[in-house]
Amino acid sequence: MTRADAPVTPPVVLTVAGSDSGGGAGIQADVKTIEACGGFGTSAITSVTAQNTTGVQGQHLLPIDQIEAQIEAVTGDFDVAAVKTGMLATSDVIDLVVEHAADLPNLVVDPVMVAASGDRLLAAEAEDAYEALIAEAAVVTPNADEAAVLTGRDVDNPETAERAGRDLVEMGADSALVKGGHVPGDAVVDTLVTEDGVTTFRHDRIDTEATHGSGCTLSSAIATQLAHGDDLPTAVGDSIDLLASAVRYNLDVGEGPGAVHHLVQTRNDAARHPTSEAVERAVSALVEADVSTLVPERGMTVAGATPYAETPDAVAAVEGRIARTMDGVRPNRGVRFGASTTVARALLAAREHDPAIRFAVDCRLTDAVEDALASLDGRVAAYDPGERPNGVSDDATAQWGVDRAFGTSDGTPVAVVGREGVGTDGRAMLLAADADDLVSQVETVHETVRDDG
Ligand SMILES: Cc1ncc(COP(=O)(O)O)c(N)n1
Repeated sequence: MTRADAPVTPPVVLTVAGSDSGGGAGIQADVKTIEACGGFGTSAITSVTAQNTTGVQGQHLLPIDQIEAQIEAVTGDFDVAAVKTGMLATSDVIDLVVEHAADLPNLVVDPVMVAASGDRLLAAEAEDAYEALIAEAAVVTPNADEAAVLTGRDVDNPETAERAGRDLVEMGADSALVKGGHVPGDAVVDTLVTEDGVTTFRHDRIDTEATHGSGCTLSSAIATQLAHGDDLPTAVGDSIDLLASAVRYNLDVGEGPGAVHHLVQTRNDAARHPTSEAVERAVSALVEADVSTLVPERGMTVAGATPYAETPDAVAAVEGRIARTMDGVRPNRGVRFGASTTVARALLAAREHDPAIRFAVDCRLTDAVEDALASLDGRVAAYDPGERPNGVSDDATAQWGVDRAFGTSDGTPVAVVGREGVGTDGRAMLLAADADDLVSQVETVHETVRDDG
């Protein structure tokens, strides 16, 4: 018997860029990102660089007719839906792309000039040639330094970024995304300028040097989203979110600063099922162990975050919580992602301080529980709910408290406790990188309370 095939037709995206032997930037970053975003990645290689995480050791420009042959091979066969350019190396290569612009829809121009390592990737004579390519771009994505070269304006704050963006649109680009990564400040502000107006995208800065490949990844993601038919602000906003995760959970590879994690969202999505299964197993184990001494009046919640979780949407929790019954404890309902429980948000707050933490459970806090927690192998961090600022609601107290407790703890605690006052039950949140470890900690505390009581 033969089987029916089931072809799929992802949108085809072409990258015209240099090869990075180190795998973090260039063609390698582009194809990984295009595929991660659901496109089919094709390439025209302009230059082969000998490169790794420490820098660029050599560059070999391909003959211009070979670059042209690659562009024609791809555009002549595939229905190309979007294109990005990266390292174009010389004015001849830039001119070549301009000549083929009519065959290059949704053209995203990342005007690569200097690598993150400081090595030049564009001949100085070629800077002026970019003007003609910018006129063909759906979006041009310079960082502050590139925007300064292209417009002659110093870009050092959102206002000057906007002015440079307007200059680029006047040069003929449909839009300009002036990136804020090179502008100092605790927040990174990216500025999107179109004929219609200005949109800014703000992210907390991530404290890392491992940004190699960030521009390549961002422009490839934007091109792929445009290839899917997304409108420009959506394509840009989603791609910036992807890059923020790719930088936060960067790849610690090589001797130099590592590279961005091109597949971060794909891997995170793939981890959803194992994560919810781990939460389910933890719940079953706690039911089995009958940890009733620790179940709060309001019930017990177990939550598990995917490895790269940033929002409640990526945290699985027992909805309805584990409740005390006449004959033990049982979960009221199933495990669900996105249940915006107090514990899910507190877990995310803990992950701001230590992203290795993935599982949390909230327990009743009594004097006996507090004593038992002290027997755990690890420190217990405390906060005083009475000190919470006026703007923090009851629901957000645990989240605020976890952040507060981590801020005052010397290292990652195994538990965070908050008590309103003498004689009242407070909240204890146990935290772990591993669901099995979390269960054994809860069991240890429960057994200690039971045996001492
Ligand atoms: C082939 C090639 N293309 C682009 C970049 C820029 O990437 P980054 O500035 O992140 O090093 C690079 N280093 N190598």
